[in-house]
Parts: sequence; structure tokens; C-alpha cells
Amino acid sequence: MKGNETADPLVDLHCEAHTYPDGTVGMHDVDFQVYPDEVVALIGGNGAGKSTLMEHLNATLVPDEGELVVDGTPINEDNKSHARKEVGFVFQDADTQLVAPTVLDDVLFGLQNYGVPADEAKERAREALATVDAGYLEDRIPHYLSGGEKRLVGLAGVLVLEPSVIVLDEPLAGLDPNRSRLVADRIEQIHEEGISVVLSTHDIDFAADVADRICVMSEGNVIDEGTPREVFYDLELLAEANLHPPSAVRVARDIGLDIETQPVTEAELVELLSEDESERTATSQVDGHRTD
Ligand SMILES: Nc1ncnc2c1ncn2[C@@H]1O[C@H](COP(=O)(O)OP(=O)(O)OP(=O)(O)O)[C@@H](O)[C@H]1O
Repeated sequence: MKGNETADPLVDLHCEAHTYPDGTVGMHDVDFQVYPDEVVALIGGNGAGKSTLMEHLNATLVPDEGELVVDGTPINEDNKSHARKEVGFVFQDADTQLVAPTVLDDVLFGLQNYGVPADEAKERAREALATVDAGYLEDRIPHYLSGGEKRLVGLAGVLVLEPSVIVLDEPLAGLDPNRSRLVADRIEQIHEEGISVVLSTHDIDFAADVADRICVMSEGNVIDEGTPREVFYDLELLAEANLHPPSAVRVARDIGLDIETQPVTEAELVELLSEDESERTATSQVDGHRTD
């Protein structure tokens, strides 16, 4: 299910092909939409085309042939700033995004470019840093932050511009478990605030946890898409894309759980197992009474 498929897409990309300068075709025959109120996860092996697709969503890359429409506006050379404003991009390598001498200046940077008065910009930048629990970093030098801190500051720098879509390239890469949880929680919070999210990840459990829609990529193409349940119980599709199912799906299959219920997350699996256990306890109590 897409977030709100009845609504017009916020982003509508048609890309017949994208060829890099050295002749490598990074992506081909892709039609990709982002709808209001959804979290989309792109999954696929190394070199499947996930970053290439995502960099088309705010016109960082453009198709050899094709079209990008953002919020109903076709994007061309003259109005790429519209795509950049509506579609915020958080890079995996945060260093490419952090350019100012302090964290606060960095988050301010985009607002200043849009001509927001200094006091208002500062206030909004502080709010954005607070949203990602990174207010305490405001005077630090971005270059010396840890990988996780850089990711959060990069996210604040995008959030402050109030985009309608946020794109995150490998948001959990290189993060420790606590930082991963924090970033995952922030993604859910951003979604709850009405911003659509597109992310790429090699962490299938995370994709199962966070996404409404999963797009499976292989060899520069979206080979299938669906709800986490549809995709993660399609073992043939996963094998074709060189992927494994989430751990909840593997455990459910291994223990022969009635897979009509099809859990895809650990939380769903635990709930089903607890229901199973309560039913078994109730049955054995009834049986126990019968034999008394
Ligand atoms: N700047 C570039 N120049 C030439 N080829 C590139 C460039 N960037 C990506 N490619 C190629 O385009 C294809 C798709 O790469 P892309 O980075 O989009 O894949 P990905 O799914 O994001 O991979 P990963 O999971 O390894 O990050 C690959 O064959 C890659 O080698």
C-alpha cells in the first residue's frame, strides 16, 4: 500500500536511463513516485541503482531522457531550486553536506540562501537541531563530529527548510545501535509530522520496521515493489535481488509459525508468539480441569 495513492504524487520521476560520464548506466526504465504520507525503502545489492535513483529525486542527477515533476511542477535547468527546496537530501557521507565553521551555522546556511532574516534563521536552526536531539552540538566544528552526529546535523539542515519529502541515503550506515535507534525514531517522527520519506538501506530488518512500501532494485531497475509483507514473503523476488528476508520472517518460517499471519518485524513476531503461548496455556488449563 502506498501512503496516499489517491493523492497526486509529490514527486513523479520518469527515467528511461541515466548514464554516468564514463558510460556506466546507473539506472534505466524507472518510473518512481513518492506520495504524501509514506515511507518508502529502496533495497537491493551493491550497485543496484539506489543512490542513482535517489539523486534524481531532487535533480542532483538528471535522466538522459525522462522527466522529473515535483509538486506538479516539471523541473528543468532553470527551476532545479524548486526540487531542492521540496525534496531534502541527507547524504550517506555527511561531510559532503557540512560546510560551515559551526554546526549552528551549517544548519542556518540553507535558510540564509533563501533570504530568511538572521534572527528568525537562528531560531529555526536551533529548533531543527532540537528536533533531532542535537542542540548540544550547536557550537561544535562539523568536521570533527562523529559519523552519527554528522548524520543528525545533516538531517537538521534538511528539516529546517521544511521540505515535503526527505531522502536519506543509507541513514543507519556506520551508526552504533543507540544512534541507529535514534535516527530510526527521528524518521518515524518526521513521517508523523506529515513529511514523506524515501530511504535506501542494506538493513532489511530496519526496512521492514520503518517502511510502508518497499521497492526492490536490481541492475539499475526497480524490479518489484509492494508492502513489506508482499515483498518479504516473496522469496523468489528476494533471491533475484540477492537479498535475504528479515529475521522475523526467517524465524517465523523456521519454527513453522502459521505464516498466514506473516509477521515482518520482531515486534509482530513477539506478539504472535505471546498470543500462541497464551492460547497454549489456556488450552492446557482447560485440559487439566478435564482430567481432574
Ligand atoms: N559517479 C559514477 N560514475 C560511474 N558509475 C557510477 C557512478 N556512481 C554510480 N555508478 C555506477 O552506477 C551503478 C549504480 O550505482 P549506485 O551507487 O546507484 O548503486 P547503489 O544501489 O546505491 O549501491 P550501494 O548499495 O553499493 O551503495 C553501479 O554500477 C555504479 O558502479
